[in-house]
Amino acid sequence: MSAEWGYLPSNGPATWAATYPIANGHKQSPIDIVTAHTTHKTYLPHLKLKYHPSDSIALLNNGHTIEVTFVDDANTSTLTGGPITGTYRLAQFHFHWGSSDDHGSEHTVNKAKFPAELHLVHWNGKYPSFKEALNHPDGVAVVGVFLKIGAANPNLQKILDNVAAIQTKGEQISFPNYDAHTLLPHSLEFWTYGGSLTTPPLSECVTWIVLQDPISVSSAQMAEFRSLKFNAAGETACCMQDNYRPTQNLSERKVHRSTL
Ligand SMILES: CCCCCOc1ccc(S(N)(=O)=O)cc1
Ligand SMILES: [Zn+2]
Repeated sequence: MSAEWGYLPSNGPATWAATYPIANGHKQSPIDIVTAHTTHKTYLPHLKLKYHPSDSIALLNNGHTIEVTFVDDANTSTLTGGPITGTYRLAQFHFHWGSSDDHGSEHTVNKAKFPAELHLVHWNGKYPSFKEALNHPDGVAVVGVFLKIGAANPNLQKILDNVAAIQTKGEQISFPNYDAHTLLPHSLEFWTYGGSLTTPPLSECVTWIVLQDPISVSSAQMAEFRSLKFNAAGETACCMQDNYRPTQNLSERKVHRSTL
């Protein structure tokens, strides 16, 4: 198996357990959300996402996805409310997508797949760093947003207009003043469950908050995501696509919903 994990047959999700045995754990993500089996949790507060555009730093190709990073050394861009206690800081957001528009999301809803999924990654400010937060079951909270084929999304376009500059692994550009709030749907109703990172190290430290409403993306925009490359400059070109993990067993877990 090639050293670095990825999404190819040689280093993809089926191979990860060899290096990250937690891959076979009982709180792994993503999952299929069976809506009829979700239970309404009473007194779940509303989700509060307060994002400062001035906190955005860079847009990068990390060889697995395209990511926007944020200043997270203070409680400025934060997630509070919903199923979590305390204040979680936005560290980055990134995407997962398929090689065609009929698949690509990590979570599925009643087995339905979306062409892509956005992950807004937050970590619990009671810990000294994101890395330390990975060691705790209440360390990380990821807001997942499905992308659904429809009208072109101008807020996604502000990101996609820069893919030519970050084609290959390790490339990054300065990306100031990006308002992550513009990537959220109108409704913040959600499903929530306890799970893991969906990529190595697959730590079981994540409170998942999956929004029930999608945002739009056009088919042409999906093609722009697929124009990115997994490989570094000078290496054999390998389109960045199908960078999603298949759904994992729910085991004994329950999925709650914010809606009645
Ligand atoms: C030692 C550093 C590890 C960095 C890994 O961070 C991650 C990995 C996966 C996710 S995801 N797809 O579950 O949202 C979020 C953050
Ligand atoms: Zn992700």
